[in-house]
Amino acid sequence: MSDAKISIRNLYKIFGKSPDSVLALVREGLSKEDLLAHHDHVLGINDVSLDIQPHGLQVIMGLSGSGKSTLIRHINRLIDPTAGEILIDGEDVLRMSERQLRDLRRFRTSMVFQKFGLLPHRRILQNVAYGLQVQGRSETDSTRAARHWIARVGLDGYENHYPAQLSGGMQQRVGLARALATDADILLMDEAFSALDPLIRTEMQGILLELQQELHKTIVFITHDLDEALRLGDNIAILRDGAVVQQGSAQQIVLRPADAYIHDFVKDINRGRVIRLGSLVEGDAPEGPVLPHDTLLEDALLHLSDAPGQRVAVSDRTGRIVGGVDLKSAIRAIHA
Ligand SMILES: Nc1ncnc2c1ncn2[C@@H]1O[C@H](COP(=O)(O)OP(=O)(O)OP(=O)(O)O)[C@@H](O)[C@H]1O
Repeated sequence: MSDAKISIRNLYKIFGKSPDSVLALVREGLSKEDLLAHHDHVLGINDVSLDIQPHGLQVIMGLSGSGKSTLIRHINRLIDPTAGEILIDGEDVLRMSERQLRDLRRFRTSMVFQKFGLLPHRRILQNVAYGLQVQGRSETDSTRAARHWIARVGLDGYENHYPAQLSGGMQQRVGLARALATDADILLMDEAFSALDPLIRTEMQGILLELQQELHKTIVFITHDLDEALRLGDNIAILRDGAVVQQGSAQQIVLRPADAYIHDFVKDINRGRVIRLGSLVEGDAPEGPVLPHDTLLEDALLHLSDAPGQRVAVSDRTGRIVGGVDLKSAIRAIHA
């Protein structure tokens, strides 16, 4: 058994009148386009396997219609697959009883939606406390926890406001507080920041990363935005037509795009903010400044240009020096 928190194995989802009757054709490689044109079924998910590590932030990225929402909804079984397996902590979600499923949705996973999903006629405090009351916690206890999480996302003082009195960014902070308040160790975030203005969106990404450093949840984060994916994801899976076309760290995807489609996606990004010094180590370490292997190239440039011979030593995560990098190769990697 793997020690993945969430394991998705050979998952298929076909929408239409009789998915089972066309499954064999899909397994044999029938395309999404042909399935629709000749068999009147829609291929939602096509043989996806994904191991999501505990405490990791897994991004699922793809264009509209690539299957992101369908995939995330399988995790807490809001959607039943046509074929395949979903394991959470090694437990098969498809074999869960109604009661186990309810517990999965109430206690073990929580969701954050693009459109916030707040209850408009309830105050912020009640909105955040709601999931706790559904869990059966007392009112005093729920209110105490809700106040804590409202403060934690920076909304102290807004407890008695209604959602419509808050900006979009603030409403999504409420969405986040509500999801965190239930103490579920899996957070499912479906385009959670996509409706926000760019500046607020970047701010929310920062808040999420900061909270994650402290809380170590397992987060599945859906986005169609590459910059967001690269900033947030420990691991990124890119979907096209329901299939995973590449998965790996931001750096792996940027340095080695699996095909022309992904190459196209990554060609305009700022590589200096994704590639880390460790991937460029070559030859002996020089005397002088030492930079950690995970330094982003963008941050390393200044040190490199000031260093003797424009070359720095690089250390691994234990502090051991593993070699050197020079300014020229850093610039070449950024502008490749
Ligand atoms: N209930 C449904 N019935 C039929 N087809 C569906 C259904 N739900 C999703 N699909 C189809 O499955 C495919 C994947 O859709 P999905 O909504 O998961 O994509 P997505 O990547 O989340 O897109 P978006 O970013 O636009 O939400 C699409 O072709 C969609 O039309």
